[in-house]
Amino acid sequence: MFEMRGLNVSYGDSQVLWDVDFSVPAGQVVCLMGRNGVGKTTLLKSIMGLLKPRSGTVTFQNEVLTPLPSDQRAKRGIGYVPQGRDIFPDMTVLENLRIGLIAQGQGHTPIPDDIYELFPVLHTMLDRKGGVLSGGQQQQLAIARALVTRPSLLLLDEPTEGIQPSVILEIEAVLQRLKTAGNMSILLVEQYLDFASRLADYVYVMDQGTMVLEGQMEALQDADVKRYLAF
Ligand SMILES: Nc1ncnc2c1ncn2[C@@H]1O[C@H](COP(=O)(O)OP(=O)(O)OP(=O)(O)O)[C@@H](O)[C@H]1O
Repeated sequence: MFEMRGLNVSYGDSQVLWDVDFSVPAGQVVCLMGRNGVGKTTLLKSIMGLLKPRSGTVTFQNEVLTPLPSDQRAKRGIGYVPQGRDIFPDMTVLENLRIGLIAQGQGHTPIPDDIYELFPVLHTMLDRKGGVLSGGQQQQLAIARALVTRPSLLLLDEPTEGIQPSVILEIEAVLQRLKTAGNMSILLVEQYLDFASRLADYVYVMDQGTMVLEGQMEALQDADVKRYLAF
């Protein structure tokens, strides 16, 4: 179980998150929605320890994470797939996959076979440079790289952004498989409502740094959610 209570986060004098309460129960897929600039990425970075909150607490599996730096949070089992994917363009696919393991002091651990079962395309491209992959392949590599370290909470920042529909379906199938396996929680930041609604158990909607709507996916009306997604 991941929990955030009363989180306030600022960039200098500009406050972006206001008293945010938020949780991701074990084994569930929770989707965080909201239009551009409302603070979704800021919330993910705060979970990862890349931003220090002004106040509030973050707990994961009954441990207070708030004082821990991001590498320690990764070691506790939080995997992060950032917006824009952040693939290392001059490193090969295999090197990109190994990065997470090396960061955790497990540089000699082989890439588990199930990673290639989930993303067969990567297996055919291990020696290619990350920078020559298509956007969709880079997104798959970014997800695979996070999964290599066996996270128990996976954070995904807009994985469908700029990706062609056929690859979106492949990514959706992977996330469905992970959900069905049931040993991982997923926090999905997403603006693509159809994709989110097929995957999520529970949804939060943010506007201007505060949570404005939340509920079980099937209980929320699309129209209510769309009101906060319209540009
Ligand atoms: N490094 C930064 N310094 C100052 N302000 C920032 C910084 N990063 C983000 N912001 C501001 O914080 C607010 C929230 O940004 P954030 O990236 O969290 O939103 P978002 O909901 O993830 O949007 P998007 O969907 O466009 O990624 C925005 O007003 C943004 O301009």
